[in-house]
Amino acid sequence: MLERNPGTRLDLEWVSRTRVNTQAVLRRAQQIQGIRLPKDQWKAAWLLKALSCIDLTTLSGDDTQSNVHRLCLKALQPIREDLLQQLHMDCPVTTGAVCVYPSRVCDAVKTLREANSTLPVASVATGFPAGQTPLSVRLDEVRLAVADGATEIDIVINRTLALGEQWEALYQELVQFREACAHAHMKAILAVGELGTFTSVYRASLVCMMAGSDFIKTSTGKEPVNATIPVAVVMSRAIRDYYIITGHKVGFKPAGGIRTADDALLWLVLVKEELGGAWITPELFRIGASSLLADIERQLYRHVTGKYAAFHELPLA
Ligand SMILES: O=C[C@H](O)COP(=O)(O)O
Repeated sequence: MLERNPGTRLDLEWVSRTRVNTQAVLRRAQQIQGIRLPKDQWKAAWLLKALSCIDLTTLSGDDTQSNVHRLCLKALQPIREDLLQQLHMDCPVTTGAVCVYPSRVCDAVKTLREANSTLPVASVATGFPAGQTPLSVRLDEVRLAVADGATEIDIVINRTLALGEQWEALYQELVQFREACAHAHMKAILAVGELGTFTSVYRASLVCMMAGSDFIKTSTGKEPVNATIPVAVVMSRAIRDYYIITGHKVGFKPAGGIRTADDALLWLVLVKEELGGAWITPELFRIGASSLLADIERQLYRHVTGKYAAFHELPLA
């Protein structure tokens, strides 16, 4: 279990003076994108690692008890058993968590309890995705999700405050969210596609960690631009700087538009390069994704059989 980030109030004046060198970030992002992905003999192990870091997500207006039920069962058994046996996996593999809207938390908790599972239920909150509801409503939403059994809360930050460089006000809101989360882990969604510059992303990342976020997450998946490699370089550097200053490891969650097994491997490579092997674990790395799992399964099948799975060979659940 991840050690909670207690938060450390750094000098906000200092935070507002930090600057990101855009050219250096773009160069590093290009280098990372040029790194060769794991070779065939390691690929299956890396894919299973990626799978164990997925926050299997459904965030749709038409979510119901039954599709959340199916999502949870899929999270508990993401890979069919014969495939696991052929991969010589003798222990169960699950995704890192499931991620749902607050009003579906009860459904997820019920299914997982019935299955005797302690898989974490993450709930988005604080007026996801826009965050444009009054603070009291956003706080109540966090408390309700926790009361319903969510153990991870994916809050969206107030972009109005971030864009206005109101770091103190943003910090104060985040501290209140942290308190409302109580024992639950807090993941702070930056919505990087709406923050404008790498410098804003870096500063917002620091403010989130200072206020006690256990993870920083790129996006809601609803912005036109979601998780990109350059932005990930900036956020990883913020995590690394915060770790160097405070000694606390904060997790990283890219989310939005991550759909292929190769995408997932690239994210693992990035985290390993920028933060080190210690971050390659569900405690410190998650991929927020609604439709990545099918491609990972397809690639694992290909690895085992040496061919791509035909559509009819894949389980539909
Ligand atoms: O937090 C998770 C994201 O909303 C998932 O985005 P996606 O549907 O593009 O995979």
